[in-house]
Amino acid sequence: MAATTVYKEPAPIMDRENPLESMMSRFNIAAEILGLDDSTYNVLKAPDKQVIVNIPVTMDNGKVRVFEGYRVVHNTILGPSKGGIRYDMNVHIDEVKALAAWMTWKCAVVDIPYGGAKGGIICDPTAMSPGEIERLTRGYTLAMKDVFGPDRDIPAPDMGTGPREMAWLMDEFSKTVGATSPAVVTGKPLVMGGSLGRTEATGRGVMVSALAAMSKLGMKPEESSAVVQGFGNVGSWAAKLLAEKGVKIKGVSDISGAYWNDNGINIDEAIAYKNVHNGRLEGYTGATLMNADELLLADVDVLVPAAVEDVITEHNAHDIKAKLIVEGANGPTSASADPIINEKGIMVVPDILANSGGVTVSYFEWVQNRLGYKWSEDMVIERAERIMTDAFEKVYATSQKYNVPMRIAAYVVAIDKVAQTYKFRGGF
Ligand SMILES: NC(=O)C1=CN([C@@H]2O[C@H](COP(=O)(O)OP(=O)(O)OC[C@H]3O[C@@H](n4cnc5c(N)ncnc54)[C@H](O)[C@@H]3O)[C@@H](O)[C@H]2O)C=CC1
Ligand SMILES: O=C(O)CCC(=O)C(=O)O
Repeated sequence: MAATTVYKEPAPIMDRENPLESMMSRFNIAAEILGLDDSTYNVLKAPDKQVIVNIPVTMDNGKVRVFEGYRVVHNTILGPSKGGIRYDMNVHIDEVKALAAWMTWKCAVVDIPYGGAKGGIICDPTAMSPGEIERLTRGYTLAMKDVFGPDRDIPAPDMGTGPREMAWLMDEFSKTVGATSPAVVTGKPLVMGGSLGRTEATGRGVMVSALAAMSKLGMKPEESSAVVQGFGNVGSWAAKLLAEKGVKIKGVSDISGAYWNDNGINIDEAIAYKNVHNGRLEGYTGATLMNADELLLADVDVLVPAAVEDVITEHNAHDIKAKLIVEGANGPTSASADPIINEKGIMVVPDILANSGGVTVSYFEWVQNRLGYKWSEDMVIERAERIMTDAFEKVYATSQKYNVPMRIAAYVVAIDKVAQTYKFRGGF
């Protein structure tokens, strides 16, 4: 029987740059370029739905702890909303709102039939047992049972979550509807309807868009170097696949610190190391420790931020030496850094394009679940690469047409698609 003492995680205050403000300032620029009408602007600037829940979880010590969880549905004009679930102590409602809007723009950029959503729970999964995380995930799913659904809102992994959590979510949701419902969530384990190629899809998309950008800039992969911030799902796969294309990955980092090897880090070895060291590079001897802030300013050709938001700001953008930034993370560059980066002539492949490989293969997973059919890995890779390459070219052409950076061009492409759909569908 659970003890009666109830703890509640304090909701963190937003004591950092606000990603929602960064998202809105880019949205405003693109809306102006498009001459977006006031009605569509007002509908798109705020989310359709914000759900906040308290999830009581019996911890292993028998006490009940209450966690705050969110799901924000930004927009569904293009289809059911889609977006990951984040487990992290820094989750904040404004951050979730920004992440949800980015999902709307991302799905529109790659032209897949989804709207945008995002979820999060304020928790530290690294300090919880698997049993506690399972109870938390099931509690969150139950609380969100009327939000989620294969035709309504389809979650996926994000920071701090992966196939294991998606399996629990699918199972709990299936119980509430009384039927196995694989298409309610993507990023599931392969044995229960996950898609081949989903785990590495976001990192693969980062590699594909990096190579597309390098080709525009006349950079040869085998003569180029890069650093990657974040060595989780996105960062480690991006590093591995870029290295396979000949890019020398001189530095990588995770929450434990930054690691440098001027001759190139052996990425397979680093991944093998973190896999048996609790997901972290701490103690890795194939590279030397360096200052984590300095990693972003390293003298390399390509910078891949693949961890958290707002790591490139007005305070460090002046000192970035890379010629190309490929955003694996969502929102790694704050709007305050944009003019500095543009002034320096650095090309940025923005998050809503660069990391869209994940949601693209999630879409394939959902299609396969609905068909009750499994695609080969080659088919997944070939189709995802085609979608990403087409999206890159479309955004590049738009940036040339309006003479704007790739980030603004990506917002223009996305908002234009959403606005055109509103014109046909009406509804307000
Ligand atoms: N998993 C996915 O399919 C997708 C993820 N993303 C975005 O990519 C980013 C990373 O997500 P995942 O790789 O899935 O998360 P993850 O939880 O697998 O890995 C996060 C990594 O970042 C590191 N990290 C955390 N804070 C850091 C800091 N301050 N400095 C350096 N490293 C730090 C962690 O140690 C870990 O290596 C997030 O912004 C997420 O929203 C975007 C699209 C899809
Ligand atoms: O795979 C998905 O559905 C969404 C992944 C995600 O959360 C993201 O792209 O930021």
